[in-house]
Amino acid sequence: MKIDGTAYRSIWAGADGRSAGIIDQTRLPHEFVTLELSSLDEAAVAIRDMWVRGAPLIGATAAYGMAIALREDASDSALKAGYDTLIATRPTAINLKWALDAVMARVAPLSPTERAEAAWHFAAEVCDEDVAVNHAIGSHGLELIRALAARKPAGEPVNILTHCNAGWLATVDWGTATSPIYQAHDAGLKVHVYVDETRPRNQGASLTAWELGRHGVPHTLIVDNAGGHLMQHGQVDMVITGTDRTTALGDVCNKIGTYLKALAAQDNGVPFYVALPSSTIDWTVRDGVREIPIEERDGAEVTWVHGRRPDGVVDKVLIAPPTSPAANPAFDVTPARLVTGLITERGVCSASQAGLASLFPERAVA
Ligand SMILES: CSC[C@H]1O[C@H](OP(=O)(O)O)[C@H](O)[C@@H]1O
Repeated sequence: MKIDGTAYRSIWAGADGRSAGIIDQTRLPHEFVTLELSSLDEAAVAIRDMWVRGAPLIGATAAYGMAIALREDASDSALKAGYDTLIATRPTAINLKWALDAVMARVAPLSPTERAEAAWHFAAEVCDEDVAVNHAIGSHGLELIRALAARKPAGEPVNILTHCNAGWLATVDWGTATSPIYQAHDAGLKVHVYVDETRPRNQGASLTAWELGRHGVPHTLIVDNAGGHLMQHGQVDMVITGTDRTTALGDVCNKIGTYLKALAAQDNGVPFYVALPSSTIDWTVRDGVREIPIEERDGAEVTWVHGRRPDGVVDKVLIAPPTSPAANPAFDVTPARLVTGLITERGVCSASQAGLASLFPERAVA
């Protein structure tokens, strides 16, 4: 996407062929800072500490992390060490394992002298494919928005609620949940987005609001608990979220709070869509609530809030008693029964085994 007229992706190959450039998302929205990942450990820290985040971007960063590691040492032991280091960074987004397994499949059969270059090209392929897939997701999602727009009174926008950041900053470009929104906006449809701030790390407030604002998409930031009220009063026409792992039966794991949004949507007859690339489908998992590992992050993310002080200094403040423990599950699982449809690169389907099989027959599970 463009930032002040300059086209950016969220990750890019370093000119030296041995590093990768990223946007440090922990500094947004107040500071736009880019970083260079030049080692396996830097790539691992970038994922673990959420300098980069979002399932597809985590996968792309891991692919470049392996390529960077192999530039230093392409031995079998180094290959395994790279995999083990990166797979341990965050447990929930399946794109991490998907990307690492794909890199291993591509380079492990090669001689060590060929591995680094092959991994480097593969990382670029992962990024280019992500951009194309997300654009396709947007095209399919655009038709859903167009159909809603046709039923709105002239001049009134389609009001879309989204949770967390499933934007271009969560992917290599376009985003998943935001791709239909960007394409609808660019096609001249009137859209307005309710952006959940998304406690505790506020990806909605700091990333989604920033993205939409930069692209000129009308939006309103809301607290996480306002969505149900807005739906009760007919102010939400559809919900679109992303996902970090979706099961073979259509259960959707996403940022904490998504499940509650889906419950409110069902209770108010609001369509609840999930946008995802097929790389986020875990075909080996059926029951998301029971089988998907939910990341437990540091409670300090709950008790401390980052922001910009009135004097312009970016700082953090404690919002709870220093003696109060905090729990911080980072994701929850929305059962397929609460999901209206899945917007994938191959089209829209029901959140079900049959729906996924209709679009991905080659992956149909028994
Ligand atoms: C398109 S994947 C976006 C997905 O990832 C986010 O989690 P995190 O910011 O912790 O990486 C959130 O669940 C988004 O929906």
